[in-house]
Amino acid sequence: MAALLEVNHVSKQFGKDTKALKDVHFSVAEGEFVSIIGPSGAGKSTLLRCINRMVDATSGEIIFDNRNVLDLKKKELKTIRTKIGMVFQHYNLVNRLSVIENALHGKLGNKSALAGVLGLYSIDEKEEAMKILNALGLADLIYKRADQLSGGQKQRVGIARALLQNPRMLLCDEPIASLDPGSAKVIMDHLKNISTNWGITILVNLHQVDVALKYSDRIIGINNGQVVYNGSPKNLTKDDIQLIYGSEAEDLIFDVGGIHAS
Ligand SMILES: Nc1ncnc2c1ncn2[C@@H]1O[C@H](COP(=O)(O)OP(=O)(O)OP(=O)(O)O)[C@@H](O)[C@H]1O
Repeated sequence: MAALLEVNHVSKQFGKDTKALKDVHFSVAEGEFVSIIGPSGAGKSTLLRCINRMVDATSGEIIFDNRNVLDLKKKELKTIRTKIGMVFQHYNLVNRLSVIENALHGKLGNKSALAGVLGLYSIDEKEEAMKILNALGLADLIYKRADQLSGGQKQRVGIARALLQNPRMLLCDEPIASLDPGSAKVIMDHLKNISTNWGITILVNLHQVDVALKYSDRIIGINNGQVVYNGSPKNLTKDDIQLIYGSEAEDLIFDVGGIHAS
C-alpha cells in the first residue's frame, strides 16, 4: 500500500545539548495502525509533534500526502493540519462546554475565525457530530459538560473532535496513560475500529508494550531519539525489548509474559 507518511532522516535538537530525535526514518501506509514505544524521554512526543509541526524539526523531511510538511507556509499548514487529527493524554477539552460543542471544535480548522467564535455550525455538521458521538457510545451524553465526564468519556470526546476534522491520520500521544485498564481497552478498541473500518491511519505513542503488541500492525521502538526497532509485533523479541528499554526491560519482559524468545 502507498505510504501516507514518510519521516525521512528527521532530527530535532532543543537548545545546545538535547538531541531529542536523531536521524529518524520510517514510513506509514494508509490505514496502518502503528505504535511507537520507548522509555520516558526517548523522543516519542517530540516525534508526533514534529509531524504536525507543533514542534519544528531541525533537519530532515516529513512527507504527508506527498507534501513536505516542513516546507509549508501558514495557510497550507492549516489545511494539512485538518487532515491530521491529534488525540492528547489529557484530552484538551474545554471544561465549561458540552460534549457536542467540544466535538464540533474539530470543524474549526475549516471555518473563518468569526464563524468559529460565534459557534456557527450547519445542520449537516451537527448531524455528522451526532453520528460520530453515537459511534463512540456518547449519544446519551451530548449535552453534558466536559468537566462532568469520566476520563474514558473525555478521551472519547477527544477522539470525536479529531474525527470531525475528517482526518486521514490520527496522532495519539499517550491516549490511555491516564485511564484505568477498562477505559483504556474501550479507547484502544475504538482506535483499532477507526483504523480497520474507517481506513484512518493511526500513529500512537504508548507506554504499555502489551497493548502495543495486541493492537498494532507495526511497532516502532525508540531509544534515545533513535529508531531501534521497526517491524511486526510478531517478530518483537526479548533482545529487541532490551534494545528499546535498556535497564527498564527486565520488568517489561516479565509483564508482557507471552513475548517470543529471541
Ligand atoms: N520543549 C522542550 N524543550 C527542551 N527539551 C525538550 C522539550 N521537549 C522535549 N524535550 C526533551 O527532549 C527529549 C525527548 O522528550 P519527549 O517528551 O519527546 O520524550 P517521550 O519519549 O515522549 O517521553 P515521555 O514518555 O516521558 O513522555 C527529552 O530529553 C526531553 O527533556
